[in-house]
Amino acid sequence: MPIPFQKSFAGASLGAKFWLKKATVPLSLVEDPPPEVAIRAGGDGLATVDLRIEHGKVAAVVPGGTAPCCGPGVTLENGLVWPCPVDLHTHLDKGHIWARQENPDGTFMGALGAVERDREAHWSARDVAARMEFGLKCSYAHGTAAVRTHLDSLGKQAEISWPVFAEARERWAGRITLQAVSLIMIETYLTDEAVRIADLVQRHGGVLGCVSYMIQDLDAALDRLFALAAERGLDVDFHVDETGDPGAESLHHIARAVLRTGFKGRVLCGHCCSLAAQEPERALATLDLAAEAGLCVVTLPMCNLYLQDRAPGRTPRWRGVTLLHEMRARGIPVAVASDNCRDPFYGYGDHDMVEVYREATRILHLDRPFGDWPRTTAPVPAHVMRLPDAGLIGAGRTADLIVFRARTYSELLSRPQSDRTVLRAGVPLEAKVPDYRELDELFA
Ligand SMILES: O=c1cc[nH]c(=O)[nH]1
Repeated sequence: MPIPFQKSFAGASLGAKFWLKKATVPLSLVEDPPPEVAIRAGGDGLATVDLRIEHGKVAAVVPGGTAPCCGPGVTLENGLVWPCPVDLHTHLDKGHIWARQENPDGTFMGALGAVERDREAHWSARDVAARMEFGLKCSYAHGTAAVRTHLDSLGKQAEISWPVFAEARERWAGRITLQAVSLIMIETYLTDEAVRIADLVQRHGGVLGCVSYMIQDLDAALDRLFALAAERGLDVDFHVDETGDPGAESLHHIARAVLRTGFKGRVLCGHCCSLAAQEPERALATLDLAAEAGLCVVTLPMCNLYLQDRAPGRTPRWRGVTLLHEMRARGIPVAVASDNCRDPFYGYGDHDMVEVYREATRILHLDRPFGDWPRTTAPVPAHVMRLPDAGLIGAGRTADLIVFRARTYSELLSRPQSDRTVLRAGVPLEAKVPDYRELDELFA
């Protein structure tokens, strides 16, 4: 007989074959849903299904109420089921330094200076490894299946952080799929240092990246970056125009560079905050170009809300985020991600994509209707990271799922979902978020 859903079924012995009955799914997160699975009236794209799990995979997705009445299973009582999310933009090397390095004034410039001081003083392999491990434990316990992290790759730090990352990727294989991006300044691509970085990234199977902003030789630097990436078969990932200055238009230059060079890899642009401060005509023309160039965009709403438009003693007037609705309307693939956690760029955060989606919905109005915005948390980032098995619920896919007690978006987004159950390959996960005390010895 199907067992009723308790608060959590972590630890329950479900066996190799069982049903998850009466589950609510956002249909936009189901691959090739059978035609009989119908969106519920007024349900914001939600449908009721029964999910057959066999040997760690989803074996079938059928209309709710059509699974056989008997045999092993769990009745979810309309609880939501989502695929495990994919966190496309993080900074695992910076995370959790807040206890020893706060942001003095909460601004972007304050963050840059504070991180530089901390990096110079403390970022040994041991220090980076311990904080990276802590962040990954958080991600895993919250249900994240894959993470892309930027790694500060200036000077000697590259040789410290990339090997630490490689070890973490090995250690976490089978639990979290990891990718890394080189984080340097765009002007480095005008120097010979760029070749060293590109070779390092290639050796580690990474993604070539940088922070792009308006420098004098921006187009030359971009052409060099795309040439180095193309020669090595690398994808590219930018931090773009993370400012409220309307004159910051490096996104426009990136789109032009892709069209000019014919670069064929994936190009992800993070932040793109300044678009929201530009004259609408100019901003939308840039988005047309970005769509033509095939750019993908990731927004980091929590970090943007924290850093942008901050000045002492003055109330912020804008939310810091980019033009996500206008991008989606042009067919630009858009994702949401965590960004920094408990470091000078963002003083809070727990590597929890459910929190990110909740905050993104509030900050960016990803509701009324909810539509296919849930795709920003899993299938779109999985596409950008080239992870064909991640990000969707579907027959033949690994049963990496998050099961919620919440049945509706109102219930999902009103509480932190601390009672969620994560299934990895169909098995309830026992992992818990780590205790902050684990980091105390780093700050002694
Ligand atoms: O760590 C970083 C670097 C640049 N911008 C961010 O938001 N975070």
